[in-house]
Amino acid sequence: MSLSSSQVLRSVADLYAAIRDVNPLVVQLTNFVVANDQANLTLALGASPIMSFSPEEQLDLGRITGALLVNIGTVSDIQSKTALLAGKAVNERHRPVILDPVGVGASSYRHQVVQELLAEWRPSIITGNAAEIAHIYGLTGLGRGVDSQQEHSDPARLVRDLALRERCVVVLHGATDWLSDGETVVKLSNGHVRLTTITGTGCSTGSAIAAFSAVATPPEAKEINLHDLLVASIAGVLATSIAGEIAAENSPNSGPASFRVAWIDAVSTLNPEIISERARIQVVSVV
Ligand SMILES: Nc1ncnc2c1ncn2[C@@H]1O[C@H](COP(=O)(O)OP(=O)(O)O)[C@@H](O)[C@H]1O
Ligand SMILES: Cc1ncsc1CCOP(=O)(O)O
Repeated sequence: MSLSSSQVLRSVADLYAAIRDVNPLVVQLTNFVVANDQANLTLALGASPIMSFSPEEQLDLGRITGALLVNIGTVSDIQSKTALLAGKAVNERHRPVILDPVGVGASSYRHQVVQELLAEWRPSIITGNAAEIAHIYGLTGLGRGVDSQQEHSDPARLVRDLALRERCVVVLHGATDWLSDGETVVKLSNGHVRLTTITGTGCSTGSAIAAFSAVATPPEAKEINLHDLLVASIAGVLATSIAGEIAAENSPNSGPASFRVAWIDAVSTLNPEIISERARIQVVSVV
């Protein structure tokens, strides 16, 4: 399906209306570094977060959630067991499962955890920085720890090819954001360099993508629609990156801790008009 910037912006406006109308529940299995920011950012968008760490509750939560975020930032054996059960339960209901493989290339343990998850369930969206996305594709060497040290030389092709292979949406975030559903490739050029001065902007973008995905997929859907999830992912990235621009304008002289607060505040003030005015969206052709 072809896509234009104006169509994307109309669909993003519909998602803003839906998220405030539905107040979807978003189950988030995430790391202990960023969990509080992710919960607040989810609330600021109009969705309802529940952070969870226990395998025992995943069947119950899987029955009621609008979408599931699995972020392996501080993964342990118990959390990977939790993620296995949660992903299967949410896959069965055809609700979106968002995988953020934080630091997947940093240790063989994280690599193995992600391989096990991908063998047991199917992510609807994979979101990560250049090093994480390249690692999942089978390339190594771009990262160290949870950060990407380098840009990928051909991010448009990388996201398109990984999306085709895994039959999901792929989001590569960084100074420029690249997204694909395997057919369309979109480049987003919003954001502010001060977002790199605080930890967890990528993780929080995963929460925003999950929140919009929850309302992009109708309650009784019998299958995942990747085109709809591409638009939801664009909405999530635009929310956190444009909020970064607004936060930088509102607190020009602050340190990183105050910038972090200004950023979450800015997310809560977003609306479709602000997004339309500021969004820098380009549909890219990859041959
Ligand atoms: N140099 C930059 N200039 C502008 N925006 C940026 C820059 N780096 C990151 N961003 C913004 O921050 C978001 C998260 O990017 P990233 O740095 O990859 O996160 P993290 O390191 O937390 O995983 C991106 O989606 C983008 O909007
Ligand atoms: C520092 C750190 N260590 C484990 S998870 C985490 C946060 C990573 O956040 P992000 O992936 O958004 O940079």
